[in-house]
Amino acid sequence: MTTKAGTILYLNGVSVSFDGFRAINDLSLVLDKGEMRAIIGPNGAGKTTMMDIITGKTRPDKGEVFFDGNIDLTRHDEPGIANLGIGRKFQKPTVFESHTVEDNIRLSLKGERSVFAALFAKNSVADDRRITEILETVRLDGRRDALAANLSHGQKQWLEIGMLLAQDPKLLLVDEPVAGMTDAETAETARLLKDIAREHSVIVVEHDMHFVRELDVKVTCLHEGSVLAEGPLDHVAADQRVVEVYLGR
Ligand SMILES: Nc1ncnc2c1ncn2[C@@H]1O[C@H](COP(=O)(O)OP(=O)(O)OP(=O)(O)O)[C@@H](O)[C@H]1O
Repeated sequence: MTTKAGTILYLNGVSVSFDGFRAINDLSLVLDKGEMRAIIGPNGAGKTTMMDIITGKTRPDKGEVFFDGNIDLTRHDEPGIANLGIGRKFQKPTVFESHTVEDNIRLSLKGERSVFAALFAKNSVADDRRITEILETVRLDGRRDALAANLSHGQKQWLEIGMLLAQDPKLLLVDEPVAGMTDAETAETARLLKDIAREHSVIVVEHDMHFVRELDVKVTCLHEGSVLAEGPLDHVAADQRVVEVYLGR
């Protein structure tokens, strides 16, 4: 068995059932520190449930779930896991529409700040620098004074990724980021995530194979709650079982 040293995420023999149905079935998946991984698989393969287990929303019936080497995630609850440094972005963007792009990031910065202090107190130079850095990463520096409500769907997704970054997570879980995006936004999102992956570990769940190809990272295909195939996209896409359950449909 692989050793946990040097891993950011280590799932071993994880199972969870809902009313007798095994949504996750003896799942093992290891992510190295600094790695970005794409997760693919048909509807109901267990992708969301796997993310729920990692973030503490769902407790596994059995198996090991370790973060950053030796932190046993099954011993922590959802807020605790977020504090440990796992950030999750759901498919639908949930930004503060009536605030500016800049304030959305400011409100998300890690640390002891009340909403009042974040919005009205004198801003610290360090915070401002960090906000600029994040806005540059998520391609929104030119829109910092815009109301979030006025962003395109794709830009809202980027803003929410920026809000995740403001929490300074070690591992980002990103669920179907390019659903509903234009082709140009999709291509830019691949570049943006690659930039983020230089300093973070990232798991991206996505159905858009063109986008997954652009990410150019190791791919894991889930099926019926466990790993069906894993490796470079070309290797996974050539796997007859993957074609049968997913790509060929
Ligand atoms: N809370 C729950 N109660 C009962 N069944 C559940 C629950 N959560 C998930 N399931 C079932 O577990 C299986 C895996 O679902 P999951 O949402 O993890 O798949 P997925 O790979 O994320 O699919 P999709 O691509 O559609 O998002 C599905 O058959 C689903 O119906």
